[in-house]
Amino acid sequence: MGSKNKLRRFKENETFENVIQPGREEVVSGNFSLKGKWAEHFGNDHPIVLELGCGKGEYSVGLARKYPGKNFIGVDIKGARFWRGAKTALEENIPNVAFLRSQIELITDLFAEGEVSEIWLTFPDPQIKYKRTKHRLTNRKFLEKYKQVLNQEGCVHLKTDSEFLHGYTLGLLQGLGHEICYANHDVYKNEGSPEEVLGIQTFYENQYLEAGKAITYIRFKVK
Ligand SMILES: C[S@@+](CC[C@H](N)C(=O)[O-])C[C@H]1O[C@@H](n2cnc3c(N)ncnc32)[C@H](O)[C@@H]1O
Repeated sequence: MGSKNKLRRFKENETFENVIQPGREEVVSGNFSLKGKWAEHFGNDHPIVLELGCGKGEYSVGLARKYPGKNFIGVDIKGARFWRGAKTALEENIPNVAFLRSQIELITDLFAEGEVSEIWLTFPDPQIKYKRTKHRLTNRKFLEKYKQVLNQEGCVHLKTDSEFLHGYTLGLLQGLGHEICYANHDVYKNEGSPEEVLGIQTFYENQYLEAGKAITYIRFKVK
């Protein structure tokens, strides 16, 4: 995408009521006004579901259409990407989805303890190199953070084309004694995947499907 187009999207994001872009200082200093008050933003106390690393926001928008009784928040640092999802939601008048521009690392400064019901991780970069382990969204540190913001029954969904990330995550969950609720290493081939796994495809997923790659899925609870 050209820089002109990006700038146009950044400008439009500032005018979108479903886009929230807090300053880093505001967040890390513990002064983010929506932490613990997301119900006020949506005007109801429906369950809150996050999509971390939402890219263009296909999952957040797709799930919001499907589940009007839940509120969805796509989180990504790249505003020019989630502009797409925000624009679609406004055009279609979908009130139960928002986009938050922030680092996922700051999740415990963005959401209060137990404020979140579900977390979707959709095609995160597997960060295979050893040096990149700290950026892997299912590493031990991230799991701890997810545990803090999730409520008692809260669960995490991981959908990925990466056999590496699928295996790494399963191994880590087993080793740490977390609860694996469901796992499938080829969701379109092996029966039993939930509708919300089969019915929504992201930008990256479509590229992997075209290349004939298997798509994997795990649903788990962090104990
Ligand atoms: C591989 S893309 C996947 C996008 C989308 N979920 C999809 O399936 O098309 C990963 C996305 O996660 C975002 N991301 C990765 N690490 C992040 C972090 N630590 N904080 C915020 N966003 C992050 C990137 O900006 C990128 O948009």
